Amino acid sequence: MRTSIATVSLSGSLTEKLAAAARAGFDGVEIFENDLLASTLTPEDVRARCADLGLRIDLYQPLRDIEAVPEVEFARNLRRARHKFELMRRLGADTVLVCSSVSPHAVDDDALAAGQLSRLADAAREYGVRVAYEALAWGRHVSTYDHAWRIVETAGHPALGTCLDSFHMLSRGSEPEDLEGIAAIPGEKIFFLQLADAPLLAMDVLQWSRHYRCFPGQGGFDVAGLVRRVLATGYDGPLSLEVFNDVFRQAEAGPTAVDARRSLLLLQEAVGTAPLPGPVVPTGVAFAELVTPDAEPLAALLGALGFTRTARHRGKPVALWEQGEARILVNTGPAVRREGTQLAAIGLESPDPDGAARRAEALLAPVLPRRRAPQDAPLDAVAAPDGTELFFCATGRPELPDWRADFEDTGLPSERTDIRGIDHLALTQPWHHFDEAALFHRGVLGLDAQESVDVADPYGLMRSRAVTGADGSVRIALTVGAAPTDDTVHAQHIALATDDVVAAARRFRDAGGRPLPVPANYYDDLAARFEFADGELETYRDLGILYDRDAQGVFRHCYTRTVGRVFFELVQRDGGYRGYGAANAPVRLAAQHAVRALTGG
Ligand SMILES: O=C(O)c1ccc(O)c(O)c1
Ligand SMILES: [Mg+2]
Repeated sequence: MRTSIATVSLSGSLTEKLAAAARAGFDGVEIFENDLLASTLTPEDVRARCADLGLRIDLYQPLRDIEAVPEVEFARNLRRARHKFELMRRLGADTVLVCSSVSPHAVDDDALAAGQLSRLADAAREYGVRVAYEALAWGRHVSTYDHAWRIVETAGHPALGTCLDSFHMLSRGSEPEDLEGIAAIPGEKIFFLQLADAPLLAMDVLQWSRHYRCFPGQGGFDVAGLVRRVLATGYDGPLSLEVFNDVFRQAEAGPTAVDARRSLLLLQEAVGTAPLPGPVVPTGVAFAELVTPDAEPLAALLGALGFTRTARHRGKPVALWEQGEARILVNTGPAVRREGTQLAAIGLESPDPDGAARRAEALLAPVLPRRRAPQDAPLDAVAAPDGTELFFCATGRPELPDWRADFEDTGLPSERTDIRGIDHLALTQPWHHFDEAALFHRGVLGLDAQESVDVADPYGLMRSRAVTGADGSVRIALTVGAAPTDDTVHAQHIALATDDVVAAARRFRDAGGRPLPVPANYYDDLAARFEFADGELETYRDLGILYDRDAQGVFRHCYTRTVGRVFFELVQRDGGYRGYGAANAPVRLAAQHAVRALTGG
């Protein structure tokens, strides 16, 4: 099917919007009137530009407050509309969107609305234009798709059809039976289909629509279910994204357009109109790779945590630190020197690395050049929206190239066994890529996205959303700060799984590690909320261990100081605890701010 995007969904000038839509692979655009009015391009220029870019102008919009008004007013509306039809002829656009009236002058008279829309369609036809009538959820008298369709049906005009918009249809708490009326609309009378999702918010529907729409798969609506119903009518026009969103209005158009197209590809996969290489869900974290200009502070930290530098890369300045199944690469290569210490790459253990890479590529993930010397194992890697490199790899599986083969052992003995593996990774997202990141990890990697939680930071609000494999073997916490990100505090982190956090924390401290200090008030509150065995709370207080509990079990965790943009967490999950200690995150963030204020960095 053809895909289209409304210019209102993207940031920038009309020129920038068109370029971004074309580059992301859309077939067409809906041109929003304001984007044209504010452009220095003539309609002929826009037409030529779209033709050069391979974009069709699928819709011009909107015409407002046209129908069901007194005759004098309708005559004025018709005059205004003729101007726009003439403009559309110059643009080469053949469909105009008319939204249901919000005017206080409009009357509740379907026969009048049908008659006037019919006369509008007569005029449109003179210019080779057809009219798509859409019910706004807040329309004065017409606010549902089936009402708009009844009016269109009554008019019975060949140049008048309806425009369906998933937001208006799904935002009104509609039940599945409310959508059954779609089947009664002949496909050829659906002139256009606009798609948007939205987070489930309890608020005024107009504000919700104008500020919080998002791309399908990023909110809480069953957009795919609606599209299936519309396709069953025989509708064969474009699937078009119309997303009014405050974040997308500010973010760079290029990445937003890619995010948008990925969303449509996933939607088409869900409704069966675009086969993609199937998802290959990762089964574990093979490694986490840190880049640093100075390996010494990281070496001290990893040493105190009980890691051993077991191997070094044969051709690059990369060391492998191991403990249990936790593997950390420390890369001091020249390419990374300017960046400071950060989490740059994740090795995902993949049942089919090649298949995983093919799906990622089909879903527009940038494929990274293989970073390999002649003897290296071929590793497929793509970039996540935040720039983190994701390697699809195999560890110790004879049938597949093993990334471990690129490393030679140091022969250093590994002694401690405090850490079992990597429990989760937390990645800070740029503020304008949060929804994109969740959709990417879900759609591209096949992980499940959990509920988003708000976390109070002393200097702003953070949001956090986990994406996980079905069995918990891969857990990634995506976080985003509301304010411009404080790099030091809103750092990425690697959470290490231990079966005995008290012992691990103690050995960390005995080995010279410095835990993040936790305020005494926190432990007073814990004493009020939970009952502890004698001495238990004192141990936690002494070691800076935080405590949480859910219906399933208990979570105990503590933090190291931050190096560059990275810190570590030791976590002990007991009894099937599923969360990430979000209840404790405000205390942790405040403690990190306090340390930073003291140390100045
Ligand atoms: O918010 C609006 O006014 C508006 C305009 C045009 C549309 O297609 C729509 O869905 C909403
Ligand atoms: Mg719409």
